[in-house]
Amino acid sequence: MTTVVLFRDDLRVGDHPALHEAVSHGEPVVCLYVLDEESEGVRPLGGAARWWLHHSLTSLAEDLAGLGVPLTLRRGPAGEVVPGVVRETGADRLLWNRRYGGPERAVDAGLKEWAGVNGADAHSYAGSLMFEPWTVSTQNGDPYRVFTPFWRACTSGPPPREPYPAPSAVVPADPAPASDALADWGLLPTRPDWSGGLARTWTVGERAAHERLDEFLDERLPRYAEDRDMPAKPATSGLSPHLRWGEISPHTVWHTALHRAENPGKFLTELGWREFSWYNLYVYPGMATRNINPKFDAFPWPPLDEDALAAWQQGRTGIPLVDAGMHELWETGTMQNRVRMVVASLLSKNLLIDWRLGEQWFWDTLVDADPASNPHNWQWVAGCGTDAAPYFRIFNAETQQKKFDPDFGYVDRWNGRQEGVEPIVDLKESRAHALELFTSL
Ligand SMILES: Cc1cc2nc3c(=O)[nH]c(=O)nc-3n(C[C@H](O)[C@H](O)[C@H](O)COP(=O)(O)OP(=O)(O)OC[C@H]3O[C@@H](n4cnc5c(N)ncnc54)[C@H](O)[C@@H]3O)c2cc1C
Repeated sequence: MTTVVLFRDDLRVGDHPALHEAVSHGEPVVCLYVLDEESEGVRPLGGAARWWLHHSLTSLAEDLAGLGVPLTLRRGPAGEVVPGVVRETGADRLLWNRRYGGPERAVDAGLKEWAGVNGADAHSYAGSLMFEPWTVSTQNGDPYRVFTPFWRACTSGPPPREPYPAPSAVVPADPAPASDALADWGLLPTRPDWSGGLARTWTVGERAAHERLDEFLDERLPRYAEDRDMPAKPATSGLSPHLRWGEISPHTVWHTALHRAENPGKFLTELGWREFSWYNLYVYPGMATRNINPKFDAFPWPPLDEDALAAWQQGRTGIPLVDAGMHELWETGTMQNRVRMVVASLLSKNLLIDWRLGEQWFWDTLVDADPASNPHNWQWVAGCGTDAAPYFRIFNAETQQKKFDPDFGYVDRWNGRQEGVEPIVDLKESRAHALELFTSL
């Protein structure tokens, strides 16, 4: 009996429930990654994400080779490619860890149906979220709209399961199915190659994810709650791209933190925000383009000021904290969380540019961009998402800088004070105007 295991946003061998199950049978396994940019509704990856994916697949292929099995790469609509590989290899079992976006769920439902009709055994597992979205709802069955009760409901039930160990060996299928060459996928940027800053900032892959977690727990967790909002301090874990690509599972992060740290509470709550984002994507599959709060559909966005959008993207707004953040993003593929909130608020509220354009820029430039956390956080900041007091919270970029970067440590590291670049917007006046527009809704 041969098993095909699909790898998607779970590019690891440790705590991979589908791989664990496949290996437990002691029979041949085909490890398959399909680059699917063609299935209906699947969002094409941004540039920084493609860079990460290339390196993550390289790392996964090395780890699997060490266990004795190749990683098979194929490209195309998964609904056609996966059945093709199952047929080619004569496999009769198909396993994967679940996904939660609408188009991805549709693809996976199609695969299950195909397997049923064609006599293959298809099973899915919980590998990427600690709390499956359909298991969390209010007493009357409605979805949670606000984070705190959602997280209380999650954490008042049984704890997340313990991680599965990585296999020590995997029996490969013989012959191994043919694989595309990763280099032929063109995931890396050329002409120009803008990825130097990403390469200087990140080490990609499962081993790097574990090293980062260890280093964070040893060195930064004790001061996490106090320092996590201070962008000049290396205070947070930096795990988001590793979690996004599934190089480490949230279960592993959760249990390692609990075993090793005295009080990881605040850090675990941040993992909760990740769960809440995916929960919301499950409930609102159109979240990347549609306001969660339909009242916001009537918001009178003014005609797009393309110069202002370009100034924001390139860090030329003349507002130091914002420009520093946008420079950090361009150079490293990430941005500290508080600064993300400030730049998002400036775009959607002071500049009155539709949040979807900011979300798209982040989608293209963040190495951790995912279809849940990115739109969910953008909607949260823009005021049209899940939040108790949405629109009236308008971050003042100057006040935020004084409070969270009082010595300009972060602003100057990312060249936020640029000579001759004047502010493109008056923070106070634009705030008042935005509030006026909102009250008209
Ligand atoms: C406008 C905007 C867009 C964002 N887009 C993304 C995105 O595309 N992908 C993404 O992973 N995060 C996104 N975030 C959330 C957050 O900024 C990053 O997760 C965080 O900065 C990552 O740094 P860290 O790993 O050091 O976080 P830590 O503080 O160490 O937190 C641990 C983990 O918790 C999760 N987490 C923390 N905060 C959030 C949050 N607000 N929402 C969801 N998960 C969270 C992440 O997986 C993170 O790695 C966005 C925030 C804003 C305001």
